[in-house]
Amino acid sequence: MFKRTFQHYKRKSSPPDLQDVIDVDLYETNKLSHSWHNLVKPLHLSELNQNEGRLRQSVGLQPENMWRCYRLLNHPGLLLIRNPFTSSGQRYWIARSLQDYSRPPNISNLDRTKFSPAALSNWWRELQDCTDAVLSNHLKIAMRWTTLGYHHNWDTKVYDEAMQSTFPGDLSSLCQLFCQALGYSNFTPQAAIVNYYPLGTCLSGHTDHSELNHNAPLFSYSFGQSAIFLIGGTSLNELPTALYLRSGDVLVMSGPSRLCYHAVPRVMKTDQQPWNAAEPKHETVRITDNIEPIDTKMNKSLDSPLRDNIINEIFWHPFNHFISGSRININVRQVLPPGMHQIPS
Ligand SMILES: O=C(O)CCC(=O)C(=O)O
Ligand SMILES: [Fe+2]
Repeated sequence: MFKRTFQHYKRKSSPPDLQDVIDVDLYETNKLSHSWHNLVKPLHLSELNQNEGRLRQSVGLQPENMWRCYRLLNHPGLLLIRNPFTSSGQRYWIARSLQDYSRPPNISNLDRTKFSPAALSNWWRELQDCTDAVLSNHLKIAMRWTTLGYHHNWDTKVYDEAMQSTFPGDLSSLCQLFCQALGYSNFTPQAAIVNYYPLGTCLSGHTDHSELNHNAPLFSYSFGQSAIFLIGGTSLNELPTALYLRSGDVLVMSGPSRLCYHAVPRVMKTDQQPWNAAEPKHETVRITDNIEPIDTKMNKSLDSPLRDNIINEIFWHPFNHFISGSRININVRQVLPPGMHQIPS
């Protein structure tokens, strides 16, 4: 069932029928229809306090009363927050993923035998410096994933205490903020996979079960080009549901959905560029304001020069070029159960 649906949406020969793909942007239009009534429901989120409100601005999120959060009734625990980011917020996370999260000490898929030490140590810079069109495209599509924090071992599927780097403070703050709004206490972001998807690529069906903690939610942030996401059950025999994931969307896999099969059968071009949308004035002013420290750890973690630079169109240009042909997904997990401070050897 899962694989057939995957093949249906993946197919390249002729465009697949997309009429069953859930588009939460159609919620208001469809909410009274019989088919939608039992499918999608809005979810109310908690208001943030003043400190959290300041942090919200600094990580590039709109005021929480503008967020639209939905739960999928057939997939308990699966939540979709439809693009809560400001346009400069989207730019920040896109640029962070490309210029910083792609670099050591984070681990990437780049083959050590095929790329120069310069490319391995700074893929984004090398891509900008490359003047040969063929080589540049080769380098561009070669980057498919990086891991942050506890590094996921794709072969053994086991995390190792010795295989970790510092989890980025800004990404941690972003997750903490969603936890506040969703009422999750005690979530600690400890591992992330940044997936880079050139248009036309896909990710086949899998479950994410390497973490020692399966009760903590998983946060998945999508930026750039659009995707069809499939969420099924705990076996491949269950028929999956398809939904659109667009730039800025935050998918939360919590509760029973945390261990369900999921996949990205299709990454496709969108006309919308929310990362370039005009920003409401008050947000533009605020994002360049000096953010008062909430606590020192959080304040240090925010990359202020990058936040200021991404609103400069010349600085932004190469990122814009890249994201017009790619999707980026940042997939964050807690690895350890509460009270455990390291992976037992
Ligand atoms: O790209 C996505 O939306 C999902 C990525 C994913 O499932 C993963 O990294 O485990
Ligand atoms: Fe996954």
